[in-house]
Amino acid sequence: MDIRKAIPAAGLALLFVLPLLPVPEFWITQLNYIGMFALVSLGLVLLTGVGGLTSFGQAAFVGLGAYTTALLSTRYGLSPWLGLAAGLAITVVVALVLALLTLRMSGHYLPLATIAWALSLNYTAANMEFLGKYDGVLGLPALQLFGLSLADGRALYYLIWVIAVLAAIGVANLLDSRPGRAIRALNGATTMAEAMGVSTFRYKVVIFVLAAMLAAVSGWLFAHFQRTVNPSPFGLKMGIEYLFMAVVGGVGTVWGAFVGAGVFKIIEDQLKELLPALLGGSGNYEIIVLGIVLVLIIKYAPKGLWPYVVAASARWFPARPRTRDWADAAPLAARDKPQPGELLLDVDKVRKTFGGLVAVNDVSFQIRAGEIVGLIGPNGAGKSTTFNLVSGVLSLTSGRVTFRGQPVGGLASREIARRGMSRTFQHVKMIADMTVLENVALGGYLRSGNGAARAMLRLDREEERRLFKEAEAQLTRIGMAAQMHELAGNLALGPQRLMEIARALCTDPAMLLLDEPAAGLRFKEKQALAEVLRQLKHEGMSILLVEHDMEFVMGLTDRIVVMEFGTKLIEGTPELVQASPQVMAAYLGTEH
Ligand SMILES: Nc1ncnc2c1ncn2[C@@H]1O[C@H](COP(=O)(O)OP(=O)(O)OP(=O)(O)O)[C@@H](O)[C@H]1O
Repeated sequence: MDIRKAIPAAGLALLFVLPLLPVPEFWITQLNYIGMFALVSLGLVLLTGVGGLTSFGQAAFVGLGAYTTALLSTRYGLSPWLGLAAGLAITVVVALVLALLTLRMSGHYLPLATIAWALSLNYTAANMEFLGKYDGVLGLPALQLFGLSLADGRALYYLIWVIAVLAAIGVANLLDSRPGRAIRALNGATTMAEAMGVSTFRYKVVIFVLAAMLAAVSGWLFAHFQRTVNPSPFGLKMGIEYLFMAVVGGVGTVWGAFVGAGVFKIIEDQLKELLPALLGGSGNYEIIVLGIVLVLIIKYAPKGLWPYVVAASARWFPARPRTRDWADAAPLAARDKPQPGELLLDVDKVRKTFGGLVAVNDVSFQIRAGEIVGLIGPNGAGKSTTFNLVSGVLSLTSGRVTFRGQPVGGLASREIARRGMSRTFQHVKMIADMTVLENVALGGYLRSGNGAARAMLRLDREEERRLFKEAEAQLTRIGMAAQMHELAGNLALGPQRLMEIARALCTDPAMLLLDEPAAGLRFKEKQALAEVLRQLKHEGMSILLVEHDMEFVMGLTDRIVVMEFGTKLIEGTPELVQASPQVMAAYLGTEH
């Protein structure tokens, strides 16, 4: 049997038979807690580890799930399963409101906001008469499933672990999907994702709500496990501990959530026994030691413990490339392409001022289908600003940008992407720990439609095959098919820039915008890039490229727009520009 399948299967089988073995009750209880903690930690993997949004407030959502079922089952005698549904519904509403209020915050404001609402939800529970104040709600019924009572810890164990393992599989599925690639862009590549058509805010809300739902399910299990709820397990301290678990396990890795929850729970319990015995007296000494352990892990293993598990098991589980199962997939939908010679881009007297500085001063030029136009000029001439006005990164002070007859000035970059302009970046923007193929597949975002729920249930495979087929085709087009399974972060700069072009091509653009594509490349890499661009032109692609490197654009472009001090100095064929004394002077910095 394949060892890759044998070990996880053996692990699952052990998990299944464990309660049937004469294992002490204490360990079953521990495992129950680990399963419930791992659920919350999984949410943090998604939210913090992958999405880069730090939350100290997950315990409050655990509380929401726990209190809802506690109230409904004790006061109103409703089934705990109704309590679960109601708890999830309330959590979704509260999470949506909090997300809309806080997720646009950046930097340390978001974690601070999570602390604020964690405290306020907790104090609400602790001070409301009908929630039992600090005593909480007592006498919750045991869960029943198919007529069986789950009052016993060994019986509840199965429910906890089935839910935890299914949730982990769901999150792992999500991360390997169309919405998953968008989510993986949230931590540091939002500008790029927006340029591929992704609404990054929407995905922040999606992972925030998902993480809150996982926490609420954990709270529901916790309430019926303990059969009582009170505010203390849902306070800020626990919120910090959940984050601690996610960090210890490996904050970006699904299975790390289990390692983190396990290590945390076991260390905490052992320390609780050991330290008072060693140090004498009683006290929460374990908190001090756990704090030190956290600092050491952040310093020496910032990616947590899971990467060590992966490294140790690499002998049996060598990284395997994605199975190439898309050869017969149907092609993705394609847009109507412009006719050769059709006016594509009309930049009309665009102007951009920053305070008193006129960075772009009434610049006009046009691009027709099938042309390569270069925008060149010395440092600070206003090329990047013009590029950003066209690509929707900056708003116009005045003037008009029209693309295929429609005004696009002032549109968000993802709307511009939707209309068929696709761009690359001066400083390569990619998801370094995704493969080249997956990075390029992100370009197909707008040509596909599966959402998070379908991805978690693995109902998105047919569309994924279509996306990967397209991504491979674009990589083949630029001569990079051989590197498709490599991690993007491991490539040299030249191939990374080519990968960005393949990603842009995967959007099925009517025009490509390339921002200094040759910057930082070695001579050979520049030659390879020029070859690819010539080939694209040959295939009918239209390209606007901003470049510093005169030589590079000379042999490549049909027309060149030269800028200096924010204004258009001259426009014409490469020969005309090359022969122009004005251009020579601008580049040499002499008077003209
Ligand atoms: N966000 C900004 N705020 C203020 N000034 C800016 C901003 N962006 C650009 N500028 C200024 O606008 C002018 C044009 O800059 P821009 O980056 O467009 O030039 P460039 O031709 O692309 O130069 P380089 O080749 O060095 O990138 C410069 O004087 C620059 O300092």
